[in-house]
Amino acid sequence: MATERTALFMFFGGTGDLAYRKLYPSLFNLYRKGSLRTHFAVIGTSRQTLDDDKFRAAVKKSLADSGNRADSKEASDFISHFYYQAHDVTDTAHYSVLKDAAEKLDKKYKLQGNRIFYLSMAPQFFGTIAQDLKTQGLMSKNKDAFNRLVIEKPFGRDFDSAKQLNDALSKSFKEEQIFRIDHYLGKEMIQNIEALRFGNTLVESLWNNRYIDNIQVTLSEKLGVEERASYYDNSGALRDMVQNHIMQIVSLLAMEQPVAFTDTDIRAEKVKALRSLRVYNVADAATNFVRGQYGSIDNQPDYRHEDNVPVDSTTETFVAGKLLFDNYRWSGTPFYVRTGKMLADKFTRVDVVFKRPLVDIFAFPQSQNTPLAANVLTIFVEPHAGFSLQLNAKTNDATFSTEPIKLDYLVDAEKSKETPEPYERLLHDVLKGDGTNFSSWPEVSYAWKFVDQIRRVWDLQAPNFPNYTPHSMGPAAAEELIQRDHREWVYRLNN
Ligand SMILES: NC(=O)C1=CN([C@@H]2O[C@H](COP(=O)(O)OP(=O)(O)OC[C@H]3O[C@@H](n4cnc5c(N)ncnc54)[C@H](OP(=O)(O)O)[C@@H]3O)[C@@H](O)[C@H]2O)C=CC1
Ligand SMILES: O=C1O[C@H](COP(=O)(O)O)[C@@H](O)[C@H](O)[C@H]1O
Repeated sequence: MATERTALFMFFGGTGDLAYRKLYPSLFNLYRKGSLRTHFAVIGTSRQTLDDDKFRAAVKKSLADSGNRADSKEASDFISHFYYQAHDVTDTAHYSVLKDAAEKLDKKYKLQGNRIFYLSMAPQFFGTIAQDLKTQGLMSKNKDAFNRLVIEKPFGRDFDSAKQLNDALSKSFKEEQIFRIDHYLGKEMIQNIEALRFGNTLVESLWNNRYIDNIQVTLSEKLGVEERASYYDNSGALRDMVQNHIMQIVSLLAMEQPVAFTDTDIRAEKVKALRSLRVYNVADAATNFVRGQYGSIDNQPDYRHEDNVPVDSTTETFVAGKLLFDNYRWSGTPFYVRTGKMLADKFTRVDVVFKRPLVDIFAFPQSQNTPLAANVLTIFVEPHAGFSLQLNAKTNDATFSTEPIKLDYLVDAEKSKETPEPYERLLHDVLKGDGTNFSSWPEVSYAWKFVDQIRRVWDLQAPNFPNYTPHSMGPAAAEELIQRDHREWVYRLNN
């Protein structure tokens, strides 16, 4: 059984899609595993008029929809800890009602004053909620208690707005009290990057520009924008996926070994890595990043004809780019990244491509041998979790030909079922006060400074959209980007 944690959760946006689809089922998993038991309570808020019973019925449905047995005794015990309070976050005077409710539940469940404020709503409200939590006395005064603020994405839409938001939050919460969610950091195989690198001499001793030719990060999505077009069209793939998830993955791949496995040490190394990421000038941004927008296929509309998307939208649904680090470890080894909607398949993977041997002794004149293939270490993040290492070996015959072979490790399906969902892990980390898998402000700010430069260049020129076919791997420009460097994407259609 896990250690029981004690806290009051207050969910702003408590009737929203994210809360019902991810947050409450994740809390239930923590309850089933014992991290939450007796000493916890949940207040859900939104402007809707609901009573506790109606809210509990909605939570029950959210558990059922996520595959739980919602009519079990365990589920109903869990749900009995849920309370609802209608509240408009812009109504400062009304926070006193939330304060009274929190104090009552604190006594009832002996919560020791521990409070987690989860802002699961539109980001324009984050600053004002944080301010009102403090000025209206919702933060616990008990000196042994914790007050933690969990912030959903997006954290700003450029460096300036992110800084403004951060300045607003910092007036009420210290950096160590702020947990900026990046759900990719809650994924099993993203967390495994550190184990793979720092737990294996074989890997870490080769993890540099002497042995690695290039690293490729692909976050590919099969679906289009679905119901989130009004958010997405204002954001685009660069802000939606690159600034946060891709930059976080790249910083874990690029960072130096932390002094210790603590949030402070890990974040310090990620920040150092991001500091050495080259921020492009106009010409380099234009050359090293390409964008795309999906066209139509069969009866499927193109992006511009999706619901809630303007017919002249120039929002990119695909990005590919090359990142360069100016530091001793990575100078000369590019990181290629790509992400997009409506691509061939749904998957996330990292391909680490090693340099070929300097001399190919098997390419003697009489040999029919094809040149030695590069060794490739692939980290499969999703849908399957695992690693694969491509090596060269002799063919099993009388000749001396070589062929690439693979050593594969795939987490088996039964074990995968036990893997906690990202939000479950992240909520657990918040309960423990462990900030390792959250984005710190310096990380966010360096990521924005990099991304802003690309955006600035793109905003100067109207793109020629649509430019890729649905179910492909993006526009031709993404191929050209890497072929120009005499390289190719490891994952290509039909390989
Ligand atoms: N949904 C998802 O899959 C993901 C969401 N996110 C992020 O999570 C956050 C929430 O997203 P999502 O759940 O989809 O959003 P929804 O639009 O589904 O929910 C928004 C919630 O905020 C409440 N709300 C809106 N205005 C107010 C107000 N003035 N006062 C009080 N409550 C208000 C709404 O209730 P009401 O209108 O009744 O007041 C509702 O509960 C966003 O930051 C989003 O970017 C991040 C990743 C994925
Ligand atoms: O943050 C986001 O991520 C999802 C993709 O997440 P995944 O865990 O399903 O890979 C993406 O669809 C969405 O646009 C973005 O906001």
